[in-house]
Amino acid sequence: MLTLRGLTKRYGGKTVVDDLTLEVAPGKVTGFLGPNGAGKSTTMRMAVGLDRPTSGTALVRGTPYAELAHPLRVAGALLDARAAHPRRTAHQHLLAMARSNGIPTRRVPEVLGAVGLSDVAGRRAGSFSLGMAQRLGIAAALLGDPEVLLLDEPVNGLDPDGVLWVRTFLRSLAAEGRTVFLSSHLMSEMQLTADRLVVIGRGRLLADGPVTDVVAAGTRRSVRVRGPRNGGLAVLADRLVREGTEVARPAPDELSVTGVPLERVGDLAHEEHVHLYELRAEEASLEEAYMRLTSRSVEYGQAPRTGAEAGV
Ligand SMILES: Nc1ncnc2c1ncn2[C@@H]1O[C@H](COP(=O)(O)OP(=O)(O)OP(=O)(O)O)[C@@H](O)[C@H]1O
Repeated sequence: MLTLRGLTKRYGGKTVVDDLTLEVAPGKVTGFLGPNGAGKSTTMRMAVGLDRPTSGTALVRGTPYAELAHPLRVAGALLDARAAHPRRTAHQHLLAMARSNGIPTRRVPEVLGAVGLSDVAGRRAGSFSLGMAQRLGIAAALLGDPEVLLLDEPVNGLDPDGVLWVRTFLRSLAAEGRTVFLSSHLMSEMQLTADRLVVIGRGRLLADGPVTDVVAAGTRRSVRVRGPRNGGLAVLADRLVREGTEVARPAPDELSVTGVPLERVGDLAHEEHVHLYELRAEEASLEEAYMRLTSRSVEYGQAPRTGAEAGV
């Protein structure tokens, strides 16, 4: 369990983490999402004692990380995949970490095996690809067999095989009962990997809950309507707008209607004698929810277009 209470960090006059309170529960993968500069890395660094909070606390299993007798046995972190000394072999890097943290050295081959690096254990970390470096970073985080894992952008820059491996591996660690907290920019990846989501923007908490709830809260369900190009879609769009509905026309033969049930769109089409080929509820996506949630937190973001702006 990882607990943040009123966690705040200021650099000069700038508040980069702003009164963050949340609990990251065991047995789940919790995704930590936010635009560039939102404060994700700073939050993770404070959780493992690398940055000092201006106010508030970060507790790992109820204790500040810096006060833990054997911190690596409680929480492991991957904050920078290239943190290993480039001239040390993977084996040497992990051995040094194990020795300086009172961790039995038998853990070194165990974690190298767990992340699939046994065959390259004697190679220098500096010669590793990004994917191998990420695996070594995960091995280092696992060295003390900790119950809490914090991973900052563990799939950044990985190829699809690497992404799939990290996803499967992290889910298996959560299934063992560990607390897995990972940050990423990849919303689609988060939708596949995480059980819960924490979304921040400009250091502030924007959403915290199961992935499905965050997606539902951040999206408005829309209805996709398809019909003949000159078959009265404009008439239907006019009627929908008069009813207070937001309408966009993404293609000449399509309308995207937001804020009204699918059945109502069908009834209005019938009343207006508009011929339809398709009437379909669109899936809400995390990407859309994320864009809505964070649109005010991104300095140079683009606001979503309304129906009127889309030229309907
Ligand atoms: N040591 C520091 N001194 C001053 N400002 C800092 C320092 N570290 C981070 N910041 C600022 O704090 C803000 C949050 O940065 P942080 O790296 O935590 O964000 P992030 O969400 O991890 O972003 P990204 O996704 O781009 O890595 C940024 O504006 C950054 O410039």
